[in-house]
Amino acid sequence: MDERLDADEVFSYFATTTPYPVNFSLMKILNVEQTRALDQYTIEHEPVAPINLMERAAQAFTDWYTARFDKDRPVRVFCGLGNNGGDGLAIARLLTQLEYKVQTYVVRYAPRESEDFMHNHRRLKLIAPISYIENERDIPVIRNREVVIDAILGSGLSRTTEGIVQSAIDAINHSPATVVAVDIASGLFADAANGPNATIIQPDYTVTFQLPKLAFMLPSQSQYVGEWHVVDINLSRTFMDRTPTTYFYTTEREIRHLLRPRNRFSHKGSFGHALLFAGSYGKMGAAVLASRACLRSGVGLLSVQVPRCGYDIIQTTVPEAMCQPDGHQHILTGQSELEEIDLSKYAAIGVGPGIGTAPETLAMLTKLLSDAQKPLVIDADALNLIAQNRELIAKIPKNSILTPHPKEFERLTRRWTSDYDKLGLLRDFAQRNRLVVVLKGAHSAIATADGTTHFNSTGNPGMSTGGTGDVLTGILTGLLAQGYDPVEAAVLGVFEHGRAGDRVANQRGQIGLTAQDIIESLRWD
Ligand SMILES: NC(=O)C1=CN([C@@H]2O[C@H](COP(=O)(O)OP(=O)(O)OC[C@H]3O[C@@H](n4cnc5c(N)ncnc54)[C@H](OP(=O)(O)O)[C@@H]3O)[C@@H](O)[C@H]2O)[C@@H](O)CC1
Ligand SMILES: Nc1ncnc2c1ncn2[C@@H]1O[C@H](COP(=O)(O)OP(=O)(O)O)[C@@H](O)[C@H]1O
Ligand SMILES: [K+]
Repeated sequence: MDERLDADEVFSYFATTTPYPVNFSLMKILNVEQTRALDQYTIEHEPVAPINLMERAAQAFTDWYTARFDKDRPVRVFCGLGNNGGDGLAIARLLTQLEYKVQTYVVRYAPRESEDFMHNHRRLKLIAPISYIENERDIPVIRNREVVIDAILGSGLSRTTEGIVQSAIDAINHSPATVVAVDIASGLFADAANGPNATIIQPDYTVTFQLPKLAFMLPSQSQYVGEWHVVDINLSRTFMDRTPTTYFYTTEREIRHLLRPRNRFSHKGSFGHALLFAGSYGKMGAAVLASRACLRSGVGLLSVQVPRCGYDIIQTTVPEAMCQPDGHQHILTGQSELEEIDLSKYAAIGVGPGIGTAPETLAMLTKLLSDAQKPLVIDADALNLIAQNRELIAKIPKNSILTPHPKEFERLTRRWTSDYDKLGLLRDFAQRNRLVVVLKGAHSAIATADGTTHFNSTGNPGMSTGGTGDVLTGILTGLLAQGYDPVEAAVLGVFEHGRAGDRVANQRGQIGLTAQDIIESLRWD
């Protein structure tokens, strides 16, 4: 049986205070060796026979499959000779028993099969024929409306595909069928870069066991992943909690624990006073969006510092906010028209949306970085100014949240050679400078000062539209003002920003989604 662990061990990654209950586990992303060890630990400690664990995986896949695909769609299951192939054979048996029209193929690329493969081979053979692919001419013609289940190679991939495996993968990729990969697309490394010209299945879906894989988070691998789903096969919770990792995947369950309910007797002073530096002539929309998003994130009070040209705009479009016009008509210079800005009054400060990169604005930013006593939220042109003046990086208050999109991050660092290289750069940049860096995109990656990276699970391509980043800046500033610590604010804010985008997409589709819709769809309960 699993022995219980110390809570300290489970939560060691979150520096001091953890918002989670004692026996709560975050969803981790483990590497291939850890995944193998997780299987092994489960086998030994549950205990469960390997063949029964394989049956559990095949059943979980089959449940997922039958909930989505009708019996009248012919299925071709392609199996390799390892345990991924063993899964495929067990899936073929289960689907056959459910009266799906199944054809099974074994791609014979080597003389040796795994033990559990052989067991499932014997069982399937009793109820259905199996074909063997040794030469190209053995590869069947795959037709429209058919479904291919890819169980050729799984996480045991140790080298680039070649020979008959390559031919089978090519044939599947060139077919009009819907392709579903078991655990991971055949030929794709789960946590390392594939070399150039690798032959890899390009599935429509990947159904993976227990935990997502690092490759699923990376834009360059998305064609080898498709829409992915995790199915639970009850692997050891103790082992998952105990295994150290620097990669986490944010789930709704985690978010429920991060969100703080409001006290019945709270008042607006309980939720902080935020200050946003945003906007310039022609880019006042960014300031409006960030301000509205900040208010919709529950901030107690909001002040907005804008160039003089933005005064009427903010006062009319965001009447809830106080507005402090800059002495300059078109840009921010930090010379306030009303009074000297006293930064100590504010619980949180966000800077960047629409501010431009004028020298006077650089001067304002430089002063803000040295005067600020608390973590800031830094976005957009503020990041571009810092990238042009890299000596400013060292001046950023520790634990500030930076929210670059990939281009801005490249300006801050360098061009990367692969998405894995980019992840390393991100981790190092956050760790070295003691910052929280949100690299935006699908599965936005949040890197923290302690070397961990949290991948977001919400959001959709409809959000690739002007202004959605400004909305995120407003949200994060609002959360910091309410007292969330910067890592919590980033994980929570990025998740809810994406979830609001998903709500909009569900209601009116992705294409018509605008940044304003996201603000209107934010919910915090
Ligand atoms: N363990 C468990 O309890 C559970 C595991 N599960 C399932 O097991 C899968 C992992 O199984 P696995 O470890 O047997 O690896 P798999 O990917 O099937 O192939 C390994 C074979 O392929 C070979 N090979 C490698 N690269 C190659 C290449 N390019 N071209 C050709 N051959 C290549 C490799 O050769 P070798 O490296 O040893 O020379 C070895 O012989 C996992 O993804 C999941 O589906 C689930 O049932 C849940 C429970
Ligand atoms: N394909 C996608 N899936 C999920 N989220 C996305 C996707 N594309 C963009 N987003 C989100 O939309 C926002 C875009 O921000 P950004 O690039 O700064 O836009 P802008 O500068 O136009 O405001 C980010 O939060 C990003 O994570
Ligand atoms: K596979």
